[in-house]
Order: sequence, then C-alpha cells, then structure tokens
Amino acid sequence: MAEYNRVSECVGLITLRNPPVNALSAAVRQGIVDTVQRALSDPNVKSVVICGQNGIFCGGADIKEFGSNMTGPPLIPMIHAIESANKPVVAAIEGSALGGGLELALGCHYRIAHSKARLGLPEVSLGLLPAAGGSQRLPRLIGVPAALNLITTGRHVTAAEALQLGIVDQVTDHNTVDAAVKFALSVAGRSLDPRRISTHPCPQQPDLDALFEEVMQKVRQSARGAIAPIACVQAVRAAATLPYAQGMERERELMATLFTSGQARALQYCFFAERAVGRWRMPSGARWDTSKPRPVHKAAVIGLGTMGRGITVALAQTGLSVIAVETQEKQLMEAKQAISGMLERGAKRRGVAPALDGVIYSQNIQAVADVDLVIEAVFEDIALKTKVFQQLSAVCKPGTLLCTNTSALDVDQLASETPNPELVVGMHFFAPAHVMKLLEVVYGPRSSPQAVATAMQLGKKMGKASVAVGNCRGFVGNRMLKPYIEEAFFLLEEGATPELVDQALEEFGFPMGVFRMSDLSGLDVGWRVRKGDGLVEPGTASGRSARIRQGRRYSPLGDLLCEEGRFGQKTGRGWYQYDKPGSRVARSDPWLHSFLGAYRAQHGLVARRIDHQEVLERCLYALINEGFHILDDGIAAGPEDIDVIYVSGYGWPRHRGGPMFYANMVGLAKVLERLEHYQQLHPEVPHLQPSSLLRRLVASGSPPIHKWGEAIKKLHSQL
Ligand SMILES: CCCCCCCCCCCCCC(=O)CC(=O)SCCNC(=O)CCNC(=O)[C@H](O)C(C)(C)COP(=O)(O)OP(=O)(O)OC[C@H]1O[C@@H](n2cnc3c(N)ncnc32)[C@H](O)[C@@H]1OP(=O)(O)O
Ligand SMILES: NC(=O)C1=CN([C@@H]2O[C@H](COP(=O)(O)OP(=O)(O)OC[C@H]3O[C@@H](n4cnc5c(N)ncnc54)[C@H](O)[C@@H]3O)[C@@H](O)[C@H]2O)C=CC1
Repeated sequence: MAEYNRVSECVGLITLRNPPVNALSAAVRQGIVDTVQRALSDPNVKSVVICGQNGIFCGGADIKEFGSNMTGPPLIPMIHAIESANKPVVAAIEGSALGGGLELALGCHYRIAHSKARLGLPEVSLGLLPAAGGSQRLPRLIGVPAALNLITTGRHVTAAEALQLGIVDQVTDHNTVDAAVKFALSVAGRSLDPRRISTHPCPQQPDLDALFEEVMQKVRQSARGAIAPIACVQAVRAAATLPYAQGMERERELMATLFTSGQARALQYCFFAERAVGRWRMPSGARWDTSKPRPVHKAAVIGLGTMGRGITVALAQTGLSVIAVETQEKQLMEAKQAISGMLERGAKRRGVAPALDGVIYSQNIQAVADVDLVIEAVFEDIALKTKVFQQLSAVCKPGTLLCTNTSALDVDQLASETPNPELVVGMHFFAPAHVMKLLEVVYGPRSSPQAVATAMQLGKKMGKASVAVGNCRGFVGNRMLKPYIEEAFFLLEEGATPELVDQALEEFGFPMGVFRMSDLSGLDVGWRVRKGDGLVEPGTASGRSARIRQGRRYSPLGDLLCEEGRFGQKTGRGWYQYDKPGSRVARSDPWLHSFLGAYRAQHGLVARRIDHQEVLERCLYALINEGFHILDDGIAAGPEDIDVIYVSGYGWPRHRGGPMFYANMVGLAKVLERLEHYQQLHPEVPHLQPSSLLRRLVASGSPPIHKWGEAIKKLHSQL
C-alpha cells in the first residue's frame, strides 16, 4: 500500500506502507502507481516526496513473491513513469533503501538520506541482479568502477559514503521527510532533464575493456560457481557500452536466466532460513517467543587458548564487560597481547575505539563472582571441565548461566555435575571465534528455555548465525562431517588421490576440499579423537580385517600419516606438502602418492578410476544421510537449522542452499537410490545405510523442503 497526503500546500507526500520493511509487494507497487498519478495530475502539487513508514524507506522487491506468479504493476515502467514526471520527485531515505528500494530512489530526481541510512543493491546475494534499471542507472550516476563494486558485492553503504559516491544529494541528521519536503519546495519548477539518470551516458572511463576483464577474472575466482556475480558484471558492461534502452534489454535477458535458476532459489532459501533459525524451538515445547532471555551485562571466559581469545574478543566487541581467566601465567600474558591486538585491528576496520578497557584479566576463578554468564574454553577433558563447572557453581552469583565451548563432550554430563543443570548450555563457537559466523547453542533435556534464549540472544548480539541444537556427539555440524571425511578416506583406499577428491569438492563450491581443510585444521585433532574412541591400533596388520574396527569399515590412513609426524600445515607435511611448517600453499606430494600405492598393495586393494561424480555422491550423500538421522532424532528442529550451520560454518556453497536444500533440489528419490547403490557395494559402511526418515519421506511422495517439518511430525506420530 502507499498513502497519499498533500503537505506544505504544494508537495504530494507518498508513504510506502508494508511492514516490516515496506517491501515492494504488488499492493505497494499499485499504490505507488496510483499515488504518483494522483500527484502528477493535481495542479496544486508542484513537487513530490516518496518516503517509507516506520523509519525505513524500502527493503526492495518482496522476495516472497518471487516464488509465486507475480501480479500487479511491474517495477520498470513504474520507475520510468517517476523519472519521466514533469514535477520533481524526491526520495526521503531513512533506514534502508535496498534493491528495488534503491532502484525506485534512482528513478526519483533527487535523493535525501538520513545520516544513519544504509543503501545498496544486494540482489547478487539473492542470486539476482538489480533488474529494475539499477544495473543501468547506477553506473551512469556514479561511474563504472564504483557501480561494479556495489553491484557485484551487494554491499550496503552508509549515507556518508553514498553522498561521497554521488548516490544521494544531501544527508541530514534531522527529520528526513521534513528535509525532503523543504528540498522539494526549493527545486519546484527547475528543469528536470539533467536529473533523469537514464538519459545520461556513463561517465568516461579509460581502458574499459581492461577494467571489465580484470573485474570479471576477480569475480569468477571469488564466485565459486555462483552465476549472479558474473551476470552483474555483464549487465554493468551493457550500461557502459550500450544506449539505455538496449542496456535495459540486456538487463532483462540476464535477469530471466537468473530468476528461474536453482541458484536464485537456493540463495533466497538461505535468506529466509537465516531468519527462521532465530525462531527456535525445543522438543519440550519451549520456543523463542515464549522464553524471555536474561539480561547479560558482564560475562566471563575461562581458558585463554585459541578459542577463549576469540570468544573474549567477540564478547568485548558487543560492548560487554569481560573477565578473562587463565591459570597459566605465560598463556595469560600471551593472551592479553593477542586479544588487545585483535581488538585494535577490529576497531580500526570498523572505525571505532577498541574496547580494551572492557576486558579484565585474572588468574583467579574467584574474579567471576558477579558475572551474568560464563563461557568455559579450557582443554577438551571431561574431568577438567567438570572441576571447572563445580568451581563456577560455587563462585558465581545465583542464576549465572554456565556455558561450555566443548566440541565433542557430553553437555548433559557436564550439566548433571552441577547443582543447577538448568543453567547449563553449550555455546559451540568455531575457530577463529571472533570471525566465524556460526554458533551452535546446545541444549540438554534439563537446560532451561531461559538459558537457551539468553545464549541465542547473546549469539545474535555478537553477529553470529546462532542455531539451537540438541545434545549428541558432534552436535549437528561435526556429526555430519564424520561420514563425509570417512568417505573421503575410503575413496583414497579405492584409488583416488587427495587432489582428485579436493578438486571435485572445490568445483562443487567448497572453498577447500576435505584434505586441504584437514591439513589446515591439523590431522592430529581427529587422531586424538579416534585414539580416545579406541579405534587407533598399532602395528602393520594388513588385509581387509585390519580395516574393520568395532564391526565397521575403518581407514587407518589418517593415523598412519600422524605416525609419520605429518600433522598438516603446522608440520609442513600432511595430505600435501608445504614449503615450510605454517606455510599455506599446498603442493602435491609424490611421497604421499607412493605411500598410497604401498598401502593399497599391503592391503590387497586394487586402485580403480574414480570420477568427480562418485566423489560428490559418496561424500555429500553420506553427509546428507546423517542430516536426515539428525532430523529424525530431533537434534535439529528443521532442515533450515542444518543448512544454516553448513553454509555459515562449514563452507557449503551458499548458492547451493545447504546440504538438505541440495538434497531437495537433487530429488530425495535420487539421493535414496544412490545411497542404496553404494550401500550394496560397501555393506560394511553403516553411514551409507539410508536413514529411515529419508525412506519415509520418499515413500510419502518426497514433499518439498518447506513441508518436511509437517511431514516429519506426521511420520513421527505414525510410529
Ligand atoms: C521468466 C521469468 C522472467 C523473470 C523476469 C523477472 C523480472 C522481474 C523484474 C523485477 C525486478 C525486481 C528487482 C528487484 O527489485 C530485486 C530486489 O529488490 S530483491 C530484494 C532486495 N532486497 C534485499 O535483499 C533486502 C533484504 N532485507 C534485508 O536486508 C533486511 O531485512 C533489512 C536490512 C531490510 C532489515 O533488516 P532487519 O531489521 O534486521 O530485519 P530482518 O532482516 O529480520 O527482516 C524482517 C522481516 O522482513 C522480511 N523481509 C526483509 N526484507 C524483505 C523483502 N525484501 N521481501 C520480503 N520480506 C522481507 C524478513 O524475511 C523478516 O521476516 P521473517 O518472517 O523473519 O523472515
Ligand atoms: N580449537 C578449535 O578449533 C576448537 C576448540 N573447541 C573447544 O574449545 C575448548 C578449548 O579449545 P582450545 O582453545 O583449542 O584449547 P587450547 O589448548 O588452545 O586452550 C585451552 C586453555 O585453557 C587453559 N586452562 C586449562 N585449565 C584451565 C583452568 N582450570 N582455568 C583456566 N584456564 C585453564 C589452558 O592453559 C589453555 O590456555 C575445547 O573444549 C575444544 O574442544 C571448540 C571449537 C573449535
């Protein structure tokens, strides 16, 4: 909807009304068409102002409409009618002007923004391009290089940057609509020809071909298979080289390809999934909207190693007071220096003062007596963590939430060792904790809804994609990673190389394949876990029986590398070789290839040709299959939770929507059929045994992903 009023006698004021972000739904577009027409035909109106209600100009096209038959007036002629108007039209931009919202503003003759406003063309992050003339008008207004930067990255700019770039004409700290009305009065009657952006050529740019070639190369490299950034470059090139009408035609063609692509669907799914995970619910029935978080003003971190340092920085950057506790004096000194450095660099990037005074360091756990929440990040040792939790229960004021950053220990067991298990939750950060977006908030059967709500709210404040998950070995992310890694090992035994497996996964869109990733995080991490599980056996036994452990197929390849001291990048050798320990450029290692040959010979394995398709199916479908087990167990409340975890924490390519969305795109019946196929070939691999939920979903007609929740409930009630 759009509301129309006449203000200051001769200004037509059009207000977009569509909470929460005034998205350009069919009704809003119709409202704009009608009210613009009304203002232009009213002889008393000399100029027009367009604004949005509730402090936000417009969040762009209504993304929810993209999945349906779009009705109502189209955006392009609507914006064209505004630009062609014979009375000045001024956009009054508060809050956000994004996507179609900014395109609407670019059709206006003038733009006034509040100093706190943000502007951008983020369509690329939804798998699209600014196809309501944005790709053609913005380069004409601000020049090709700046437009390329904004359109291919989708980044939002502040009002100050928008003014500097020439996107807006004026910035105000006061009431934006009042300023716009005043401005509209001042420009009434002026010639509008110079203000119609579509009639200008793009500003001259020397060596246009070289510029586009360079940008295209950069974009292709960072896109990891995403097609929208490439289409964005092509659209801007059209703006720079073609007359406006032909540029618009090119924009339309490119948009038509993107609009119906699986990538656009995946990226739009991610947009809504990221918001859906905030509406968490627990099997007990507790949920986000009925659970009130406790206020957290002061927090503590126990253990200042790799994780504790990053967590301290993340907390301090939200403005909290943090007590950082470390028992080892040397570690404490090093941590203090490292944390200060991280805070200073972060503050410099964000143009704010570093929160150095927000952190108080101590060697004494008594220092945390008055904090509202503690995050424990000591060594991964259940006895040590139990002791720390018992100390915390004695020291902290009543009601303090006790959170653990354990990556694999049992959160319930820890909780049961404290007098108030309802105050205990897992807060599983990912390294480096101040950078990585993902946070798994792990609840046990006794965690109170308030504890979960508080951890989720704190995660959001820290800018994390926070997902509430149930307690199980590896939680969601690492539990699904296990079969993925195991399949990669089995593929090496059967004839693949780390290079082949990594190439297949990187072509799929992962930033790093499984072996390069394993070299980066350290092979010794998994080795320690496998030792703890009693899976690592000494000796040089050979044959099939040496590769069956605890009743299932096991590959000792990772253990053998560790026994050689090959821990990955940190030792300069792992699945690849590196120039020196700590160096990052992985090179193929002839030693590893002869080692694999000797290993296969020792175990009577005959190498066969393995193609990319098999790598993807075995690694990814095994991981997805575990995702179905997780849904069936109720550890994740819905597929969106799993997908957000994988996209924000495990490098799953966003344009493929996450593993469960990908399974939905491939087709559940196909995933099931391939798992059955591989299970027949490898009966001693339990993780290839299709999950019963997957079977039941296929049997019930493979409902689309947004209906899985309903289907799972129904299937569970039938059990
Ligand atoms: C054969 C086919 C040929 C096809 C040719 C087709 C030609 C079609 C031509 C049409 C061209 C259209 C081009 C165009 O205009 C493209 C666009 O505009 S795409 C949209 C671009 N906009 C964005 O990406 C902005 C997205 N929103 C945000 O970034 C944030 O929401 C915002 C900064 C605005 C506010 O943030 P915050 O306050 O943190 O709120 P939330 O993010 O939590 O959002 C609140 C609520 O609102 C929902 N929402 C937000 N934006 C939109 C939107 N644009 N459409 C619909 N809904 C939106 C959001 O999902 C939240 O609701 P939940 O229920 O929690 O999900
Ligand atoms: N390193 C990683 O990538 C990730 C680790 N985790 C988990 O985070 C926790 C910490 O891991 P890291 O930071 O890697 O370990 P780390 O070994 O780097 O640091 C642990 C620190 O805790 C200190 N410490 C030990 N006992 C203490 C006590 N009683 N009081 C105060 N400090 C004490 C140690 O001196 C050390 O500085 C572990 O549970 C780990 O599983 C979780 C996610 C990722």
